[in-house]
Order: sequence, then structure tokens, then C-alpha cells
Amino acid sequence: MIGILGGTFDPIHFGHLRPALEVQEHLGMDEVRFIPCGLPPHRRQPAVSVAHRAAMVELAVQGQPGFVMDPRELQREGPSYSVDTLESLRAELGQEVPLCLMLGMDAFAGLSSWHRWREITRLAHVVVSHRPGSPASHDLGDWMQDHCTLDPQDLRRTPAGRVFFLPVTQLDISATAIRRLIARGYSPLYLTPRVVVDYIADHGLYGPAATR
Ligand SMILES: Nc1ncnc2c1ncn2[C@@H]1O[C@H](COP(=O)(O)OP(=O)(O)OP(=O)(O)O)[C@@H](O)[C@H]1O
Ligand SMILES: O=C(O)c1ccc[n+]([C@@H]2O[C@H](COP(=O)([O-])O)[C@@H](O)[C@H]2O)c1
Repeated sequence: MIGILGGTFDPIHFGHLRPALEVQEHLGMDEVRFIPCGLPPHRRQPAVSVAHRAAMVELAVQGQPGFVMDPRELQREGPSYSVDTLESLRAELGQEVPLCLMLGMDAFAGLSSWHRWREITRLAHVVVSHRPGSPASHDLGDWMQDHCTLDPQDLRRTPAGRVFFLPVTQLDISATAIRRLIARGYSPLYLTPRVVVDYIADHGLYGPAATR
């Protein structure tokens, strides 16, 4: 079973990494692929280039068994739609392996507005984690009734199509807050790994003089 965590990662932080580890361990995933979004479809442009964001993800996951930075959205033209990413993963990995798209509750709440969203749920399961401050509701109504499962084993029985909610440690960390801290001259240490803090400072990202 493979987990997929797409994100703008501007920058990656412990609010991405810790829930990803908890989901991986709880569900027994062989791999978690962190996929930096090339051109985000539903938000303003990132503050730094996809090359920098991918480099920070690569550093953050280095040495963690099963954690991989997947660069497939880096070169793609146009908006980075998740349905295209999942189709390309299916082409690479085959039809049988269970794929789990990992989403925070804030991202899940907007799923019905995503490009070809119903196809997304035919290509992968969706594993949802709560996130501090994110909405507790969604507008998926009857569709959720039909697809939601409480049994994690269901995610192994089929390659795609189920929705599973998993409680994780609640870390009130966002990339927005990190960017603001740095812009005001404060250190983002302990919100993100030290290798990421150093990369930001070495490359002068998010502010004139990032503090380590
Ligand atoms: N603190 C967190 N706890 C749980 N999930 C999170 C957390 N931060 C981000 N996520 C999830 O990780 C994915 C990618 O998030 P993203 O890269 O946009 O980070 P972000 O901190 O929300 O960034 P920004 O503040 O720039 O919007 C989304 O599914 C999001 O819900
Ligand atoms: O495919 C879509 O229409 C779509 C719309 C909104 C978000 N996404 C994906 O959801 C992931 C998290 O997005 P974000 O904005 O929270 O970083 C990231 O991989 C985005 O590409 C995808």
C-alpha cells in the first residue's frame, strides 16, 4: 500500500511529516510519496519556486524509511491536477496496488471542487486526518455514506474507492505561519526540521535574512 501526500510545501513542516508517519505506521504503508505541487490549481502562486520546495522536501524526508520525494509534478505543464498525478502513478505502479491519497481535513472539505474529483476516488482511497482549525464538515453527503469505511483492512482489499478518517497528533503548524515568522525575522526552528531551516537561511527564502 502506498500513501500519497501532495502539497505546496512552501515550506514542508512537522504538520506534514508527523501525521504522514502516523498514517504510515497505522495503516502499514510500504511507502509515502511526498509530491510537491508544480502549479497549485486552487490557490495563489507559492512564494518560492518548485525547485526550492522540492529540495526542502527531499532534505526533510532523507533517511526516513519509506518516505520519498516524488518529482512527477515538477516538469508538468499547466495546473498540477491530482487526477493527472494519480493516473501517472497508476501507469507506473499498476492497477492492483492500493493507493491512499492523504489529505488534511481542510483539503478534504474542498474535494468536491477539485478537477474530475470523482475520478480521483476511483484511482485511490482517500485517508483524511483532522487538522487544528480546519472545518469539521464537508459537502459530500450521500457519496460519503457510500464510500466511508471504519475498517482499515478495507483499504487493502481494494485498490481504490474508500474514504477513511484517522485521528493524528494535532499540530497547529502551517506554512503560512512559518513564512510570516521568517518575514518578521524570527526563526522557524522546531516547526520544521533543522535541515529545512538551514536550507531556507542558506538560500535567503521568505525574507531578507532568515534566522536559523
Ligand atoms: N498542521 C497540519 N496538520 C495536518 N495536516 C496538515 C497540516 N499542515 C498541512 N497539512 C495537510 O498537508 C497537505 C499539504 O498542505 P500545504 O502544503 O498546503 O501546507 P499548509 O501548511 O496548509 O500551507 P499554507 O499555509 O501555505 O496553505 C494538505 O492536505 C494539508 O491539509
Ligand atoms: O486537482 C485539483 O483540482 C486540486 C485542487 C486543490 C488541491 N489539489 C492538491 O491538493 C494537495 C494539497 O493542496 P494545498 O493547496 O493544500 O497544498 C496538492 O497536491 C494539490 O495539488 C488538487
